[in-house]
Amino acid sequence: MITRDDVQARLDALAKPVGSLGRLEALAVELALASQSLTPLTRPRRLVLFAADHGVVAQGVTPWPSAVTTAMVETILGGKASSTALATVHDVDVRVVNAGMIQPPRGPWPAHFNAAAIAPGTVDLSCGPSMTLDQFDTAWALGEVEAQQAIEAGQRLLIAGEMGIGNTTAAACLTHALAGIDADTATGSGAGADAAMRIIKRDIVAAAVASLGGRTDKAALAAIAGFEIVAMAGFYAQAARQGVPVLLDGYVTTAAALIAERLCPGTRTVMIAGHLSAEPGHRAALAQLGLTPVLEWQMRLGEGSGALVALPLLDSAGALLCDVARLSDIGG
Ligand SMILES: Cc1cc2ncn([C@H]3O[C@H](COP(=O)(O)O)[C@@H](O)[C@H]3O)c2cc1C
Ligand SMILES: O=C(O)c1cccnc1
Repeated sequence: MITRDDVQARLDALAKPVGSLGRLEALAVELALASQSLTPLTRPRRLVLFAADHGVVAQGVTPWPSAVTTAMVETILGGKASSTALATVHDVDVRVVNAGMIQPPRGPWPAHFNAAAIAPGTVDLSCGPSMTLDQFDTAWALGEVEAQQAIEAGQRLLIAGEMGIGNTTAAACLTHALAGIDADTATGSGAGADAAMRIIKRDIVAAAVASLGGRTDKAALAAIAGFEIVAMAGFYAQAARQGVPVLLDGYVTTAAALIAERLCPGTRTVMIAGHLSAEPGHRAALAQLGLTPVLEWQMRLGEGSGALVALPLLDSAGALLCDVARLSDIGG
């Protein structure tokens, strides 16, 4: 078991004045602890993008139609999305998983696309449970298998990203239920809800969570989640089981991280928070997991984009631990 003191001692012994790399040293500590290694690797790394649709879109909680999920997955598969541009520039392998889209992307599908759709979107969570327990287990297993395959392929750092119109409503429900914040703080503008739409969204979040009567067991979480969110939770839990670090993205991936930590306590030990999303509930969600974001850049896209922007800083932290001589070795 590598402790914070072990990593700090190693950093302090390097050929540089103690503490001279500031926050980068704190990030090196996080990376070493999450990897349980004093020489942590950040390569090779993979982004798995989970896509699904949300029945609650029918309530007017987002200005975008579910068809945009399909259009964006097609754009991602074509390598022309923000996420794929960032993945390419940072040498990140990409996979795309249809966890439950209403309309799958046009074929032919490339080898890095997994077509395993659980259902064509969730049930509207304002009308009843968004998924069955069986569907929850299938989505969870989908994420677990993706993580396991990545690890078996030699990936040393895993990132989950998401695409799913309406998914910030599910994320708000989950954060309200699991991070102890009220519905108003948990509800942001997502991909561009205006003030009136945000009120509708907030009231739906408040009612859906109130109907759980304080429960946060698997059945309760299944009632307010989305397929891509549950798949990301399974992905994180499996990475944790294997001791492989995960870099979180924004509000939606952190909602998945909250599910993983609730159902598999200890999953958070492999988590590093890439950035603080502009969604107002994100700070509390990260605090609930004991995480400090690398960046606070007011990003609010999803698709893994914030994690990808933070990634070069993680590379820098890893290089410090792996490639810098000790002061004692240089006669200092
Ligand atoms: C063109 C476009 C690209 C996106 N990429 C990620 N999202 C992000 O916005 C959606 C969630 O916001 P809401 O809950 O408000 O619908 C998700 O798809 C998320 O990944 C996008 C949204 C749009 C419109
Ligand atoms: O922070 C996020 O994950 C986010 C914010 C807005 C829209 N989609 C995702």
